[in-house]
Amino acid sequence: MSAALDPSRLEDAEAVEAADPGGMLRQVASSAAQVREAQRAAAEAGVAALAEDGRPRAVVVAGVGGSGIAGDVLAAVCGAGCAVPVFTVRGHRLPGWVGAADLVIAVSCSGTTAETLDVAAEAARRGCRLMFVGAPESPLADLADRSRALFVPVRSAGQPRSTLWGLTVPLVVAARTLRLVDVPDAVLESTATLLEDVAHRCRPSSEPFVNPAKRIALDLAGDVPLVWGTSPIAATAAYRTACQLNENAKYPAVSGEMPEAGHNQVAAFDGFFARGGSPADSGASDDDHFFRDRAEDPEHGLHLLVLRDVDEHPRVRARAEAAAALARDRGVVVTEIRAEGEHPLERIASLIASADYVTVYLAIALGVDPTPVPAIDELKARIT
Ligand SMILES: O=P(O)(O)OC[C@H]1O[C@](O)(CO)[C@@H](O)[C@@H]1O
Repeated sequence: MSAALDPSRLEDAEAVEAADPGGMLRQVASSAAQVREAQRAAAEAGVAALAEDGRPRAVVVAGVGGSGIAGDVLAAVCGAGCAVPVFTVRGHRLPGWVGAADLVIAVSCSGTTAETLDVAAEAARRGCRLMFVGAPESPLADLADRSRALFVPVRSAGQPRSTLWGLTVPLVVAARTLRLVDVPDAVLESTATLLEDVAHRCRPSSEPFVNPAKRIALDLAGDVPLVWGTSPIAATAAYRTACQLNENAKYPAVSGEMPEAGHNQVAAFDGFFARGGSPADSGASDDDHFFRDRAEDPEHGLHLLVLRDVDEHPRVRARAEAAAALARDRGVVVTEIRAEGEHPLERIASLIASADYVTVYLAIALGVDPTPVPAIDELKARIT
């Protein structure tokens, strides 16, 4: 497959499936089933027993890539009002302050990831409360056995990043057991239903003019995406979107959160990647060759993808809307995706699901196989 845009690849289900040999769309479509299966898995693993030792001082989630994001989703769903800090560690080291009063949750879909295993082992040595989530019959499962950690087995949907809900729901169930967040069963079920709705709207057989994800993917192709969230919930979805653009579409992306992005990333609207370049507005001279090159490519430039939440701070909403207007004034294309539902879990799930489809359709439209990540594999191989 060549990495060149061909919109006909998105025309019908047959074309889409031919360009998705690893079945990434099927994996994304399994999200609702993952919510339900993981809820059962958490109950069967005995997550309810966490309540016996009361609330931890902090919840530390260890994981990287598609598994590390489970910690961010947990923190976003618990929200700023959470009684204890929820913190994600993406590396080999457990912070010095973490100890026996804290709950460490290690998440690894494969159960083999070096960073996650290192942190899990360190947490066991320090006598932390432990919960591990990931593949059964894996090094992580063995470590759970040896360290008497609560272990929730997860069946991979194919790739760690497409198993997001299988990996995240056990954490949400644990947090609710510890009374850190209110997520009744009915909300887990309405979240699953919402994920099914998004999957239906974005299904491969739905044509680009009615399929929001295909339409956004085609608009985005060739542009440089800035993905912003207008709340902590939406910003977590924005970060996930950037990672999915990287891994599924092998595409660069920058993510940000409003209001912070309005204090730095917004400056890029006047720069090299502004559509067609804008020497007059930016202060660059007419013979600045960067801007001349950009002016010769007026079709492609920055693309601001704004993930809008239902619950936005009024001043952040005003800043985000003003930033979008400022972007449009400078020729930057602005696309919005709006959260659906009321509960934070529903809202983050709806944003992530919609954006996940965009990233897979972008890959397909560009002739890129969404599933394998050869550069990640090669990087791993180079250091082992
Ligand atoms: O969930 P795991 O198996 O720990 O993997 C974490 C991350 O590592 C990778 O497998 C690649 O290094 C990613 O695909 C994944 O997101």
